[in-house]
Amino acid sequence: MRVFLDLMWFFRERKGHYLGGILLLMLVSLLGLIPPQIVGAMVNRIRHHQLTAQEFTHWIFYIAAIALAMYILRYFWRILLFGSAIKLSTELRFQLYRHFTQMSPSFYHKHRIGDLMAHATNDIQAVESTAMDGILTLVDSITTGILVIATMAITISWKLTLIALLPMPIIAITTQLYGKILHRRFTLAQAAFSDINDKVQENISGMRVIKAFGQENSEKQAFADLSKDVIRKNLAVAKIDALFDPTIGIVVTLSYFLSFAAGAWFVLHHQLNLGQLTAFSIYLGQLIWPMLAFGWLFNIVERGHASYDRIRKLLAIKSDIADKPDAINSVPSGSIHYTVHSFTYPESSMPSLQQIYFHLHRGKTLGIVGRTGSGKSTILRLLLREFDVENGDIQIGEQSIYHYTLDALRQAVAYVPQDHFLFSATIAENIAFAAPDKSFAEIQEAAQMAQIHDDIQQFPNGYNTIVGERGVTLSGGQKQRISIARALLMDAEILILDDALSAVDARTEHRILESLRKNRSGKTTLIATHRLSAVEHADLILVLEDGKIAEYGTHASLCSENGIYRAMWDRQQLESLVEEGGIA
Ligand SMILES: Nc1ncnc2c1ncn2[C@@H]1O[C@H](COP(=O)(O)OP(=O)(O)OP(=O)(O)O)[C@@H](O)[C@H]1O
Repeated sequence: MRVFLDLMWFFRERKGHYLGGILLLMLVSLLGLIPPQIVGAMVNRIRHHQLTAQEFTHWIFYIAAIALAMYILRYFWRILLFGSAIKLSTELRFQLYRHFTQMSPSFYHKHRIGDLMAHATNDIQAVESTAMDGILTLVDSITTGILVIATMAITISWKLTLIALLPMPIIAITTQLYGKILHRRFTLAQAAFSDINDKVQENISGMRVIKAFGQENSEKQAFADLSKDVIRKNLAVAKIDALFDPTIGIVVTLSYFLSFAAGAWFVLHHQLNLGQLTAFSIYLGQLIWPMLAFGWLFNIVERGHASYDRIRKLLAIKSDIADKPDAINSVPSGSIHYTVHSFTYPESSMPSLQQIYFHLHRGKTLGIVGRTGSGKSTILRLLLREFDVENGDIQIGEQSIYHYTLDALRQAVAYVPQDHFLFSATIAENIAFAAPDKSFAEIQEAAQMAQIHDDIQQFPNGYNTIVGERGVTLSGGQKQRISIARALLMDAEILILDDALSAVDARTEHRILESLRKNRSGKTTLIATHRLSAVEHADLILVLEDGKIAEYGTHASLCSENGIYRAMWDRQQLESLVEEGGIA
């Protein structure tokens, strides 16, 4: 039952609805007590041949009126209580979503997508059920139970009532026991659902790779194994689930048996009349529901409890990237200064960067080159505060980036990541993703700069063509250029291109860089690349080796050094000559 206390914040928020709903629910229980009294009275009058036709019609009318009132009240309590439960699930889903948006990349490194999705679907559903059916069964089993028992004891016979209640402790003891086991098993079943959810998500996303490597059968087998695990764990839940009703059935039968045996004895000894025994048996019938509800209550509550615990654990994780209490909320601008003594990723034991010291004046272009894994992306991701530097600092305009709010910092930076992502929306919407207020003309202008405008014109609906999972399939180079257009539209102080030109040919790359130089004068650009031609015109080039700056300078100075850069340049020149058939 602790879950009700845990959810108290929500019940307080919706106290009007819950109090109203509970009141109506109690009213229904109260009204339900009247018909058995009427029937009991009628039986006694029939037995003594006193019931007139007019009296009979009146009684029937009263019963019908009560039934109608109960029907209407039931409708309204359902709206109040069930409507609130839906509000709770919406609220929890929103809390989770907001939490997800605040989390840093290391959170997504640790938590699988399928698991997060399971929290936002199955677990929330279980909590919703607690706030819906849980409250209903709690209030109904207690109020109806107490009212019916009190009416039986006061208006008919307290002795017979006590006898009827003798088997009740069995319900209390067994439901407690079943509830504990159910909690444990349901937690395991939900975790298994997370696993299978994750497998489905991963397999659908990677279906092309699975097929290309002919791994369908082994993946099918892995999926079947996970499926079996889910079935096994849910069957374990179902087995404990299945014990609730039969146990209550036994208690109800026992109660009936004891009541009728004792009731018949009371009638024979004139301690009770037949009408009273009839009314008592109707009340006993009315007790079946509260008893069943009590069993269900434990069942529902334990599921909700297990799921709410899972959701709370997720919500309790603090983002390792957060605003300082006195963070500045103005967009940073100015030259960029790195003094990173060393940086190690949270899950890693080896530093990925060491002694990264450089200064880039405002409006200049920085090129970062180096072998794969040398730390190019890491340098850029630190500027975005995807990860924080513990040992060192990064400044923009002589102010540490950690003194700005994340919002302000990210407004200053437009980022084209290596793994670009397009949403299932139109091309125009994808480009305007970070700047939805921009005009269509500005969207087109950004597309022109990114050299994707002509391609877009060829699509069936131009800028209104849907892309992503349910839309047209774009080539890697087209996706890359749409991502570039998206970043350019932001017109930010700093533009980061992280290997963002890898899927375009050398001529298109040249045109994109040309238009950047023309349109972004006075603004800073950071380019990480494998292709040196992309940084040929950069004002400063860093050559990385194993996370350290091995060489730095301009293209001309580095070429004259005869070092790593010069060797890379010569090799790439040779490769492009071969590609163009320049060498016989
Ligand atoms: N999230 C992470 N957790 C732990 N280590 C990481 C993480 N991301 C990158 N690394 C490691 O940091 C090092 C630098 O990686 P980074 O992605 O910066 O290299 P890169 O030069 O951009 O490579 P590429 O040219 O292949 O993109 C690598 O050894 C990589 O394995």
